[in-house]
Amino acid sequence: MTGQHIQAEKVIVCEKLTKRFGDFTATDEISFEVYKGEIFGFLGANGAGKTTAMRMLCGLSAPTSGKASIAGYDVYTQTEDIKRNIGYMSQKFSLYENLTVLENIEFFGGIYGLPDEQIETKTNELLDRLGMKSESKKLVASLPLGWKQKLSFSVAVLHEPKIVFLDEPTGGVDPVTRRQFWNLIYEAADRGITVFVTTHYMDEAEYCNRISIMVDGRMEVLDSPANLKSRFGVKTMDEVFYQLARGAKRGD
Ligand SMILES: Nc1ncnc2c1ncn2[C@@H]1O[C@H](COP(=O)(O)OP(=O)(O)OP(=O)(O)O)[C@@H](O)[C@H]1O
Repeated sequence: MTGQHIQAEKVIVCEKLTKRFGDFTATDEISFEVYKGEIFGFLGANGAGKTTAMRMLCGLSAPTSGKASIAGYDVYTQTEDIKRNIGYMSQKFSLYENLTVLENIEFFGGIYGLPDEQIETKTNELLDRLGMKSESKKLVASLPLGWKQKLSFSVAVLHEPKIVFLDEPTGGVDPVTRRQFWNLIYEAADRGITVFVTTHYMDEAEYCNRISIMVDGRMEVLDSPANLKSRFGVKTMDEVFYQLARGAKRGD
């Protein structure tokens, strides 16, 4: 990853962002910045606090303390503006299985407030890009998982959001299919969309411009994969992750 397309504009700025549930601190004073067009990997073992942090960044859950601005909007007071400027995809929530490919695209285009003629143009572009023209009238339920994931990502960026949040987007598919999915991510980043992605796959971590690793609610490291490997004196991100995560108290 060269990162040549990354621009100086900051689209996520977090300062000591914290979420407590009673006396348990799920996300503990995390501070970081993410740039326009950057692919930012958000890693951590189970229970490290990733989902909690991501929900705050998407304007879905109010922080206990700290600051964050997303696409220039405040996470306490401007959550509706945040939602309009982001895309979101997760393994759990994505497409309607009982609608066709076309119906799903039209549905989400409508939700994002795109005018009909724009939905039509975007739909054609999208089906072309994915090589799915002949599948457009098939039910999503009948598609292979890898295709569903690619379609789901394309729908999440249909409205050209400033940032797209991906929560373990490629679970359950093989490395070749994951690589194809990542080509779509690169194209989106080249268009200036910032990609904020959580993953448990270390091959995917290598594809990010920078990655952070959360341990027990705190952001322990944040750097490029190459710098992290060199700092830890190891050859793979797997080893970096293992060295950090083995000290964790939370998790399965
Ligand atoms: N609503 C809640 N009330 C109490 N504790 C919570 C709540 N939500 C999350 N937690 C706790 O906060 C910690 C962090 O959870 P979170 O889901 O953010 O982790 P994660 O890094 O996303 O893990 P995973 O990879 O398993 O999704 C966990 O110990 C979890 O049990």
